[in-house]
Amino acid sequence: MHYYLISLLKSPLTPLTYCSHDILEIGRVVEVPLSKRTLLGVVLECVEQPSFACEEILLTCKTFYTLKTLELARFIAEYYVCSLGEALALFTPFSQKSLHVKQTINTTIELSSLQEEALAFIKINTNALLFGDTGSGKTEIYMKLFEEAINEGKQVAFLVPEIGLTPQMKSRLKHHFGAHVAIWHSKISAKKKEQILTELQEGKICIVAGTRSALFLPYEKLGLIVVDEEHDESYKSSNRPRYNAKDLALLFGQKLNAKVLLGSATPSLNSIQKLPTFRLKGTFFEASTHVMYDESEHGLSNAVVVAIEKTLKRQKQVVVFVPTRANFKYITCKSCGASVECPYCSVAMSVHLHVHALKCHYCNYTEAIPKACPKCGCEEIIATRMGTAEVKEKLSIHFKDFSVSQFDRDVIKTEKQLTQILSDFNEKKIDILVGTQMLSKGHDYHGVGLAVILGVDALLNMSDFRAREKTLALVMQIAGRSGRKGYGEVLIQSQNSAFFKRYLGNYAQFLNDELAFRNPLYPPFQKMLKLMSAHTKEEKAKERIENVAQIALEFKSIEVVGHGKAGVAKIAGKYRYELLVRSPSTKALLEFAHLSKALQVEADMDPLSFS
Ligand SMILES: Nc1ncnc2c1ncn2[C@@H]1O[C@H](COP(=O)(O)OP(=O)(O)OP(=O)(O)O)[C@@H](O)[C@H]1O
Ligand SMILES: [Zn+2]
Repeated sequence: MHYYLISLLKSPLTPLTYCSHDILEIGRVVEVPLSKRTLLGVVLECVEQPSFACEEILLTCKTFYTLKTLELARFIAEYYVCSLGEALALFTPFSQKSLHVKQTINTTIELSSLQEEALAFIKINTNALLFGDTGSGKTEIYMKLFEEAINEGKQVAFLVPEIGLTPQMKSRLKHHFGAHVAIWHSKISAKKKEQILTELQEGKICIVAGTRSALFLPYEKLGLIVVDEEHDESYKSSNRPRYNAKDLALLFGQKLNAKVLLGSATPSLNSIQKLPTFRLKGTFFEASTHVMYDESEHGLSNAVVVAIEKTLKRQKQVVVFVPTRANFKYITCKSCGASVECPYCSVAMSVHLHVHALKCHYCNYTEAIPKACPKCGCEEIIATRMGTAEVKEKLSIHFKDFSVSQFDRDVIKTEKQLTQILSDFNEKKIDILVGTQMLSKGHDYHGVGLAVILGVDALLNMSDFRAREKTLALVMQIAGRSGRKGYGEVLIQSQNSAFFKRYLGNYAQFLNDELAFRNPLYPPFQKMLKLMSAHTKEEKAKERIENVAQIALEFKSIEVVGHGKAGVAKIAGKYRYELLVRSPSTKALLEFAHLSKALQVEADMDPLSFS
């Protein structure tokens, strides 16, 4: 009999020992019994016969993980504080020995001299950041890199944000790479997935373009990972393991000897700090944009309507952005636009109407809602929000002869719907497209003459130290949909126009100033860790967080930022409590996080959301 340590896929349990008459290789997937269930597990190592009786392995599967994958999964389990089985379950196992077929591809892409310069820079740096304006031609550079990697016999993972795989991006890829490129995301059918995996291992497919899960496929010769729109938050998983695919891309690159390129028009502060950067300025086509401001509080003001009217007269299309992702209401003064900030955290506090209080989502500092704006004394201070549906409705009534469509998760639920609406927009069957954040993702349409960005102060005042970074990036991405070719206008509705005037044309300056603001309390100067507990009994949830808060005090290098009820205090019948800590030491944070695991709290390393 042989004894093996088996990691249980998807299970939070630590690895268990099982036995088998067969000799099994490390990394082999097997079926094992656990209580009355059958689970999939992975052979980690051969061990001595234990002193207790152990159960037999039921079945040896065809699939396996490589030693490299095991190594990557161990890192994920350690850094994102989950079990090895949970980390391994992120990866799709190999199902056959990879064949080494080398493909040769000749695309017709011809780069401009500036793009050539960027390409040369990327080639000499193992890891790099391409900081290129919207419409500057980053995608063409990526595709040129894909071509070269493939011709060197390597595979490519091309990561895009959740809804960044627009029909147009797909057709650009298919145009150049035909059957050698596959599109991968959670919604493709099991059958299609099967086919892609086979062709990937047979060497026919050499590029996988997909959302964050595309990073975990059975690549034998991964030579290049490109992360497009690297600032996008959809790279971070909101379930355990709460990994960030962008950060993992850099780790995978290092472990697998692959080149990693991050790209964005609005790169994150962390990436620009960390990576050699090439600055690609301007748009590929001749284009100019004119930015205008509307100081009205919110909604369809006269200025907005007039600007839209003018654009339609020029026979150009309009995109209208409506913020709805701000989950909470924030107090903004009707006359000066200021928000009320937490005295301890310098972030805006959010309104909790049922308790008539303002609350800081970081430290839980709470105060009564002021009767008047603390800055200017004006008495009208609660902002209301307006949703996409309402804006669409109003525009349809006002612009009767034009076609107005809504573009958000409420109306676009399937890929087919997404393709349909974008192709209608491309064919100019839609004149005005009203949408949410979804509008900002890499759409390349040449007929857009105006981008309207409504109610942006609600985002700028979010209770998040990244509020300014997120908002400015979003505004620039949406603005970047207008005037990609020829003349385009942008209308920003904000009472903080000074902020946008200062930074819109100069994101690099913003990053520089923001760095000073972050120093020394926030990343990249400190690492943050959020611990969460949820329980149907409120006292339980609270007690667990208080217990870990006690443990945190024992770590000299760890500072407790705050703890208490979560921003959303109850989800699905469970009360939620949170603890936020920071430290310059990753090691200390991880040690603390792993200790806390035993106390039934969930860890979120490098959290991105604070509500
Ligand atoms: N070398 C090139 N040859 C021909 N067309 C190009 C070239 N480079 C860029 N373009 C065209 O310029 C437009 C903008 O390029 P692209 O979409 O690659 O920009 P981007 O930097 O990826 O933009 P965004 O950040 O807004 O997604 C596209 O229509 C693209 O086809
Ligand atoms: Zn605070």
